[in-house]
Amino acid sequence: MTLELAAVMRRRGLDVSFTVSPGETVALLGSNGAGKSTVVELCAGLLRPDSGRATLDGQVLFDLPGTFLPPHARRTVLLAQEPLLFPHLSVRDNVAFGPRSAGESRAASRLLADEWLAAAEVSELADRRPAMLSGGQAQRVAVARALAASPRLLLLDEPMTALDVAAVPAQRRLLHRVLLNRSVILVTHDPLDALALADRVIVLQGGRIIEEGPTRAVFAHPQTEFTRALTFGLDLSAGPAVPGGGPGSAPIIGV
Ligand SMILES: Nc1ncnc2c1ncn2[C@@H]1O[C@H](COP(=O)(O)OP(=O)(O)OP(=O)(O)O)[C@@H](O)[C@H]1O
Repeated sequence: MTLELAAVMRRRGLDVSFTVSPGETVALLGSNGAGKSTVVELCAGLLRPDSGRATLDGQVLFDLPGTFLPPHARRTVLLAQEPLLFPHLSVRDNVAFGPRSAGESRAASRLLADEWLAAAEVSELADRRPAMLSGGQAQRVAVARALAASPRLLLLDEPMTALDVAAVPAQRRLLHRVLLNRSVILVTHDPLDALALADRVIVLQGGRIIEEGPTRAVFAHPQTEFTRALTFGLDLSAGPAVPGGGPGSAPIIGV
C-alpha cells in the first residue's frame, strides 16, 4: 500500500511531506519533541492537521479543509510503546478482536488469532489474561493483534521502549520477520532498530524533515549533526546478523 502524506499542524510545529511505498518500512528518527509521534497519530487519524492531504493506496485519509476519515475507517493500526491489551479478554480474544470487528465469524477470527499467535511464537499464552503476561510476552501478543487486523499501514511507535533490554533482540527479530513486505512507519530512538527493520529513514527536527534516504546510506554518510551523533560508533561494515539479511542486507550488531 502506498501512503502519500503532506500535513501541516501548527500547534505541534509540524510541516512534513513524504511517501511510503508498498512493502516499505520507513523509520522516523529525531530527538524528543521532533514530531515523530505526531506524524503517526496523523496517519492513524488520532490527530487532525490544519491543512494537507494524505492518501493510502489512493483512498483519501484527509484532504483539508474538508475530508477527514475517522480512525476506524482507515485500516491503519498503531502499535504503541505499551501493548494496551484489553484486560478482560483472553490473549486469543484480544488477537481475534480485529477480524471479529471487521465482520469475520467468531470461529474464523479465533482461527486467525491462533495463526498470528503461532507466528509471534506465543501460542502457549492463548488462554491467559493480559495481566498474566510479561512485558515482552504482552508486546508479542500486541504484534499478533496488530497483524491479525490486516492493516494497510502499520504504525509502530517505539515498540521496544517499554521492554526489558534482554527482551529487545527477540522482539526485533520478530518484527523483522513479520514486517517484511508490509508498509510500515516505525518510530524509534534506536539506530539498531532502524538498521534491522527499515528500508529508509526520515529524520525529523522541529517538525521538519532534515534528512532522508536509504537507511544504510544515511547512516554511512550522515548529513546532519543529529544523525552523526546517533550513528557514532555504529559498525556498518559488519556482515548481516539477521538471517537472510535485513532490508537491504543491513548489517546489525546484537540482533
Ligand atoms: N498532547 C500534546 N499537546 C500539545 N502539544 C504536544 C502534545 N504532544 C506533543 N506535543 C508537542 O508537539 C511537538 C511534537 O511532539 P511529538 O510527541 O510528536 O514528538 P516526538 O518526536 O514523538 O517526541 P518523543 O521522542 O519525545 O516522543 C512537540 O513540540 C511537543 O511538545
